[in-house]
Amino acid sequence: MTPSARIQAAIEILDQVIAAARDNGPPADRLVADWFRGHRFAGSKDKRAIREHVYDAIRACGPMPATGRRAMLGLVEEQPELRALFTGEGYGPPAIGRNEKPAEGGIAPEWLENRLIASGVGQDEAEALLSRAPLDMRINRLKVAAGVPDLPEEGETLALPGAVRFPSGTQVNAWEAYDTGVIEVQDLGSQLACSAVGAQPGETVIDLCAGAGGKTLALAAAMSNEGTLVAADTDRRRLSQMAPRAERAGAQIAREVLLDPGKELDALQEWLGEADRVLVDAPCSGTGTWRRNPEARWRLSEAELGRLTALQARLLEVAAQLVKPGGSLTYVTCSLLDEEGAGQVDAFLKANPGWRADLPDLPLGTPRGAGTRLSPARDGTDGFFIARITKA
Ligand SMILES: C[S@@+](CC[C@H](N)C(=O)[O-])C[C@H]1O[C@@H](n2cnc3c(N)ncnc32)[C@H](O)[C@@H]1O
Repeated sequence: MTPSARIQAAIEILDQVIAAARDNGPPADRLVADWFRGHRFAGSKDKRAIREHVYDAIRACGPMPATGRRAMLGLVEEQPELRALFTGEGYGPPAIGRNEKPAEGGIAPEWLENRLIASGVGQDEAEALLSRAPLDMRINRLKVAAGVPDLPEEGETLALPGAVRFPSGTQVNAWEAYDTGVIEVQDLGSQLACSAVGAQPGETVIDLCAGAGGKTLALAAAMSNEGTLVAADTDRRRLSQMAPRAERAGAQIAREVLLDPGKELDALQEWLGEADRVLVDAPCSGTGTWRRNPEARWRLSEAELGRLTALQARLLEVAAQLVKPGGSLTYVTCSLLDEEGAGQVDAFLKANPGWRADLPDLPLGTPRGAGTRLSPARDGTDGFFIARITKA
């Protein structure tokens, strides 16, 4: 493909990304993969260039652009060398008209930018939310007792023991260590969230929003496969992805429990007031993961954020009923919005005087309310809020 044809391909994909963001359709990475499947003539260099154009253009637009072409014109503002590729020849995009307007830049739609500012997120931090994430891995201590295993590339060891960083795009899934569960792909922020739980061998630990088990596997490793580890979620599809991952990782203690939304405690009766630790990795807006899903900025609405914050508050109350006296609840969101983080925990502590904040000792992060905030700019992680609270 010519460089111009790659730009036109990216514009076509961007049109689909915009339509999907509007209609709650598939995520951008799926649309990119589908486009490649339908256009077999695209070689590996074409694919790399097209993918980069698509993601760079998404990052270049704050609010959702009207069309893929306008998104790409937004990118031309940042990368003026692309202008020459709008030739109108062959499979390339038509020449840029004199009055054609690029999409608006910025960090996010205005209402969302305002919420970030209100949550104390500065310009540098907000911009870093749109940078590219490196590839972080966790060394699975169920497979490798200590040190860093031999890997095809040398990574950077990070502030948390067992965390190693590689450049974005490293093909770790082709490595034997990945196949055999010696390493797990997991952002350093997620690893810190698991470390904050402080799970110990022999304890009873409940991962209330376990999803496909990313954090459950880390908890199983922290517990050395000893004790009771409940992986609960309301999403059957996500939960069903855990078993093969757990098998690969050698995580034998994870026990899946499917929950009924609104009646979560029905399936968790046997652990009421019994858990040493509960992790609530709550469903959230994901503002802290824009490095990976930059189009998520266009999918979120104020109404959806309201629905999520109400669910988070309810899940905190549900989780609290599982914790035994002296036990702890770790509340995590991958968001930098206070209403999903510090605000939730403050409200919980006010309404539940028997609980107190118990700040985990993490090597990174900045205090925020009763917890800790991790951010891409300061900590090199996805954006997270992590708080641990203890029941008297
Ligand atoms: C941030 S994700 C969890 C990610 C997962 N812990 C991991 O590390 O990969 C939030 C999860 O909450 C689940 N969820 C949504 N509503 C829930 C509810 N009422 N009770 C329990 N889980 C719920 C979602 O299905 C989703 O898997």
